[in-house]
Amino acid sequence: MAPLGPAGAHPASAEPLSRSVFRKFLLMLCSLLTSLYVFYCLAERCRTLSAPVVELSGGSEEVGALGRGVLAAGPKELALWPAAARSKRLLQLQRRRRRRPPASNNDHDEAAWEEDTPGLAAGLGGSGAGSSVAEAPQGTLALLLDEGSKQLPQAIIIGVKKGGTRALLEFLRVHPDVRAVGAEPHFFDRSYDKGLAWYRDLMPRTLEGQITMEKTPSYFVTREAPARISAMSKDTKLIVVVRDPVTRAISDYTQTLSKRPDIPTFESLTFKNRSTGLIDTSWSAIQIGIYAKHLELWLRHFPVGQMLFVSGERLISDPAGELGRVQDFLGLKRIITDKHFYFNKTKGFPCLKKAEGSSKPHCLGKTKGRTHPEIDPAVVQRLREFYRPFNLKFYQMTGHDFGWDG
Ligand SMILES: Nc1ncnc2c1ncn2[C@@H]1O[C@H](COP(=O)(O)OS(=O)(=O)O)[C@@H](OP(=O)(O)O)[C@H]1O
Repeated sequence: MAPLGPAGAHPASAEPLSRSVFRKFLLMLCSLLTSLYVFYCLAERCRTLSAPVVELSGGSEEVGALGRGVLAAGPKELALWPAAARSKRLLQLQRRRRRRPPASNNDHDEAAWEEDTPGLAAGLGGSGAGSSVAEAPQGTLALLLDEGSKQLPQAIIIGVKKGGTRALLEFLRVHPDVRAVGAEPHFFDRSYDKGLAWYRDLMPRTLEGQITMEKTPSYFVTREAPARISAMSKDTKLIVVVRDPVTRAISDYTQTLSKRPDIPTFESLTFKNRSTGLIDTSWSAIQIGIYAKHLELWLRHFPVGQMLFVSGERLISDPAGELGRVQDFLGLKRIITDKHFYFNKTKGFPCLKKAEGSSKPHCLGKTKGRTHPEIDPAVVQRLREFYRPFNLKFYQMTGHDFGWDG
């Protein structure tokens, strides 16, 4: 009998220690690889399963369930969905976001949407109240998902100041295929030197088929704006909300008065010489209302068919009717109808039945629909006479009688 080895094993049947350890290691590696492979296959199977589809037009419970599911999921879970499902999810989230009120009746929030709030354009980059309320959550999510892209606007509400431009934009945002920047970019009048890339970066992300929009009412009276917008794209659709120039002038004055209560009276600002009745056309409140003159400049760069003139008066008396025209003009399905509006007696204006993202009604803030001061009727009459020939010219140019002259 041969002597036992040091470990007590028979020397002929015993393997060297290192070999047995190596075998065990190989076995473990194989089983690890196998389980990794099985895990990978399972993951792949999950990946190819379609994400649950929720009917967009369905009841609020379904939308609520979707919101909880998606919002509870982290970016990693979202990344596991196939691209088409992710697009749909993003679209659903965008629709949910649009239902959230972009500006509450809170004065501070509303002020962020005013055209003349200083620093708004800079705020669009992230710090402005308007931009952060409207864009940050959705934009961030889109960024995480790497879905959608920022586009230059295909349609712009170019004017007119105090015409009802905010109401039009807020109503349009109800449409699932419209994405609009909340605050006024003022690119073509104040920030043109920042370049188109800067401008595009202000825009919200859009998916295919969605229209990017913005509104800056001062464009209509900016001499350089027509050529600049045409240089961006000759196909840009232009929307102008016009309102009786006399009421518009009083509205404009009322806004200034609310910020600087010590300004002279409307009557004294209207005239160069009150006794001769000579109107001061250099006063911007008067100048902006000479629509025919401003329009001439636009028609040098755009055919009239590429411009839509919305009646500010009808936007109040029949918002769904005007929104129907706008949706047609933009090539959108008529989704915004009279079902979306109700007349709020306290506000004295039409409001949205449902604010974005909630079931609550939503009216514009208190800077929209201010009470105007009493103006001497003789001055109003003189202004009517002043505007009449310009109005008639404007009706001719647009092929539309807005009915401001009786
Ligand atoms: N639905 C609704 N709610 C409130 N206000 C409404 C609405 N529709 C139109 N309007 C009229 O909009 C006028 C303000 O116009 P803008 O939004 O173009 O003003 S701004 O140029 O952006 O400051 C504002 O002018 P004022 O009444 O003089 O305040 C309103 O008459």
